[in-house]
Amino acid sequence: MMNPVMNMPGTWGTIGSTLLTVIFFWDMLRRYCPPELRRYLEKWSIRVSQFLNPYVQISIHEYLGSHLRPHEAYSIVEAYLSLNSSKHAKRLKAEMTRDNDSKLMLSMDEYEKTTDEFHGVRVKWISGKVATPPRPMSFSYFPEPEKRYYKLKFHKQYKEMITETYLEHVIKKGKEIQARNRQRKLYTNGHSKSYWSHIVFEHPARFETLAMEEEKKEEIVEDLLTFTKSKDFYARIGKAWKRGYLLYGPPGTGKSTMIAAMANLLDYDVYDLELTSVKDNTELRKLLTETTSKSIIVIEDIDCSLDLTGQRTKRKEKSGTESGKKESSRKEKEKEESGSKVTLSGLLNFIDGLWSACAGERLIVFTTNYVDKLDPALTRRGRMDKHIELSYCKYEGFKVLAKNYLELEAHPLFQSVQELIEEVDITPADVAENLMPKSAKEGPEKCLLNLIHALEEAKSRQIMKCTGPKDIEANHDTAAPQETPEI
Ligand SMILES: Nc1ncnc2c1ncn2[C@@H]1O[C@H](COP(=O)(O)OP(=O)(O)OP(=O)(O)O)[C@@H](O)[C@H]1O
Ligand SMILES: [Mg+2]
Repeated sequence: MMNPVMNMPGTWGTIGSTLLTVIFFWDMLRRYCPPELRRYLEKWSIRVSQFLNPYVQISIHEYLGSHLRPHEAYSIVEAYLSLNSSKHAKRLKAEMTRDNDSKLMLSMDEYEKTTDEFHGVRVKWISGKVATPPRPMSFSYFPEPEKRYYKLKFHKQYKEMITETYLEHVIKKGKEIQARNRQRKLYTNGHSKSYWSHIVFEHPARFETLAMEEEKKEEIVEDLLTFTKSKDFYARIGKAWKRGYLLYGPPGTGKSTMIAAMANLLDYDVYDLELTSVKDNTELRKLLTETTSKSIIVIEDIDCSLDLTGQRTKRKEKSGTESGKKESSRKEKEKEESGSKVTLSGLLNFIDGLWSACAGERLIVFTTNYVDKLDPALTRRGRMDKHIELSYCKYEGFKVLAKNYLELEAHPLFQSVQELIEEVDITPADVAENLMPKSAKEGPEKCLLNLIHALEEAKSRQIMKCTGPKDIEANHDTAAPQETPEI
């Protein structure tokens, strides 16, 4: 019997000559066949090869459509493969991660392969690039980006499992890796821009370092954490996964600091919306729909950004006293100068309507120094689900600040502070300022004495306000010990 290995040259010879014949006929066909017939044959040859090929392919392109929008799935797969490819692929490339410029992410270089295994099934990932033909007559400042893609190849018998379970696994893991690499961002729309620009968000505020009653703090943290875990609950009750917070209180009581602590706790991005820079309701809608999931949308000093007393005030003014008319024309003028035509109803419509259609979890936080000025339509539950008052610093808050600033948990001077602080209205910002060492020589004791001195001054000012002439009473809002009361 003939050894099959010995017969190899003969077999190769037959295959070679058959291939040559096929190539020859294919070439003849391409040259002399009418185009319609050629197209028909090409179509059928693809169908036949697809029928014979037992593998299924799924492509994930970096850019979508002709507008070259980045495709989120591509970056998720890239993140997922960064785990695997570094083990299997031989040619890797290192790039800055999209969201963190202090970390390198390894991914497969173009035309590289790697394998992955899922529930005992092997799949192959291939990276590639769509060849873009050069455009001879066009000149652009913005060269077309490279159109990269990943191809997933697997046997057709596993099609159902791969398309349902495996791809879900890839997306979940990829997103986890992205979240680990991600740096949070602070988006702003200042300077009359109709788009968001961002910087890296690195605020050190945490709930632990926030001066306020422990019980209240725990309640807020609990509320936030419950919100993030309630996706299914919101879906079940048919409500959009959003929550509105209204933070109110005098200046320097920690409203902005609390927003940063919220973002740090939940690992959310922050969108700081400057309403006075928004041209009209349409632009407001555009900006808000552009916000991403897992974000906090902040509108600070809402009473100053919009004429929120709205129609109610106007109606009162119509009936009108002279001062009412003056006030109305002043507001009109201010509005014209700011150039913003955003209205209360525009904002409310967004919160209730379109807002609900944006997928993903979002918080919207309003801050104000004067809660009474706000239109009840804005602050009603459902729009502003939780109202949080940030108030003057009391002993419990002081202890947090003393720990933050002086690393002190107890001190003989604490008792004097406790007696005074319970009696006067002083903001956490003022307490913090007094506890801050002014020079390297100032120890904790000197800082505490500074605070006691400031508290005593604030106390005597408060007594003067209660007993002094009427015009002093008008300036009741200055709790700052350094400021001399205006008379
Ligand atoms: N509750 C607090 N806990 C810890 N620090 C605080 C607190 N409140 C204020 N501070 C300190 O005071 C500074 C000013 O606080 P913040 O900007 O949060 O006040 P605000 O309530 O937003 O004031 P405004 O109404 O003027 O915007 C912060 O940088 C922070 O250091
Ligand atoms: Mg603030």
